[in-house]
Order: sequence, then structure tokens, then C-alpha cells
Amino acid sequence: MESPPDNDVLWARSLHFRHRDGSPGLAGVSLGVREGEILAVSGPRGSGKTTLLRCLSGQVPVGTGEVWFNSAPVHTLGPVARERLRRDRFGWIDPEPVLIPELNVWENAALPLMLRGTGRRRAKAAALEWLERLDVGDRARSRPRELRQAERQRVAIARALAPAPTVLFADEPTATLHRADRTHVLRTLTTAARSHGITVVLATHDADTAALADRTVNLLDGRRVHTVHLPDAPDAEGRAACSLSA
Ligand SMILES: Nc1ncnc2c1ncn2[C@@H]1O[C@H](COP(=O)(O)OP(=O)(O)OP(=O)(O)O)[C@@H](O)[C@H]1O
Repeated sequence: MESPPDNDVLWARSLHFRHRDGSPGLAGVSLGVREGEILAVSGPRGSGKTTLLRCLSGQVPVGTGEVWFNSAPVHTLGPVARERLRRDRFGWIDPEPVLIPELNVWENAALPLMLRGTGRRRAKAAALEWLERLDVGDRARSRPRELRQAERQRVAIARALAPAPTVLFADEPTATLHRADRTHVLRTLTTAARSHGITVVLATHDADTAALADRTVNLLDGRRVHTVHLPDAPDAEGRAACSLSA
């Protein structure tokens, strides 16, 4: 078995994935993510970005292929070990914020730290620090329903960053935000990741968002491609231009 390169924090080889209903998800994706890197996974809707992030983060078991984290196999782990890995080493941001309505904002942001065993006081301090950085510190005692959507997404991002995960998976984290909010939140996220050495895998179909990353991997129909050029208007045949990788 080929071993992953030492400086890749995540490494995947020939990932194939089919959804439960038989829909194709991934068709032989290989990639490496270097430590501290911000990697954009780009491609049009339905190209497999979310599926790839879910496979890399151990949310779902891969069909065939390998996923390695810090030179240890993830693809051979059972559900409990994968769950522990996700809790202790990974962070996740969904396109839409999923917060617990019964908890206030700081409790939501502190929850992953407390689940890892951090005491309530320290978890609260870390949560408040990140909420401040994301400009929602003044909403710390509010319930999620009292916040605007953009504020809720900032809370979800603070919650993902507070435990300083080794790898943060961000699935279209600013897709639902207005342009001004989007730029600010993305810059906060990438600056925070760089200053804390957090590796980020960022799924996006937006070229401006991908431009903030160190490197971009393009997907189309569950495969890696060299380029995915999405013109403003569809070309003569109504399709985006693309070229398949070897
Ligand atoms: N749970 C599911 N069951 C069946 N098919 C699915 C499921 N989730 C995704 N798919 C299909 O798998 C393919 C890849 O979907 P995926 O969500 O990974 O793409 P994506 O690039 O993240 O798209 P988007 O930008 O719209 O989120 C699509 O054809 C999609 O319809």
C-alpha cells in the first residue's frame, strides 16, 4: 500500500462514492492537503464538493479508495472511531447555520469544546473570544431565533473555530450571506485559520471565494478536472467549459 506524503495532513486516493439511492457521488478522486493550507474545492452545483468533504471528514464511509489523516487510515475506521476523530480533530461549517435553539449563542459556540472535555469556564472564554472576532460578541446571551441569518452563520463559524480543529471543512460557508457580509466573514475565517495553523478545505462554486485559498482543486461530475470555467452566460451549447484531467 502506498503511504501518504509526510507533509500532507489529509490524503485521499481513488475515492469512489455512491449515494444510497445509487446516484453517483465521486468517481476516483485523489488529492493531498498540506498542513496549514487553505484548499478550495471548486465546481458547479452537483459536482460532488459536499460529498468529497463528507468522505474526507469521515462523515460517511468511502465506497472504495483511501483517506488518510496525519498518516493514519480513516477509511478503515468504524463509525465510533470516525465520530471521535471528527469530534476531536475536525471542524465543520454547513452552508446554512444549524444551531441548537434551546441554547444561547455562547453555549452553542462552546458546545464542541465541552464535548471534547474542556471545562465550562474555559469553553465559554474561548467561545466569547471567537464570537467577538466574528462581530457577534454582543449577541452572546441571545437565542439563535433572535439573530439574523448572517449572525447565525457567524456563530456557526465561531463554533467551528473555537476548538482550533486540525482541519476545518467549510461547505459553502458564506453562500447564504450578502456580498459585504461574505467578504468580511471569509476574511475573518481565512485569517483566523492562517494565524492558528488550521488547515481548511473550503467547498465553493464562487470564484471570488476560491481566490482566497492557497490552491484550488476543481471537480466536475465527481471527478477532478484541470479547469472549470463557468462563463457568466452559458456557451452556445448551454454548458460550462471544462477539461478533464488525465
Ligand atoms: N443524499 C443524496 N442522495 C442521492 N444523491 C445525492 C445525495 N446528495 C447528493 N447527491 C447527488 O450527488 C451529486 C453530488 O452532490 P454534491 O452535493 O456532493 O455536489 P455539490 O458540488 O456539493 O453541489 P452543491 O453546490 O449544489 O452543494 C449530485 O448529483 C447530487 O444530486
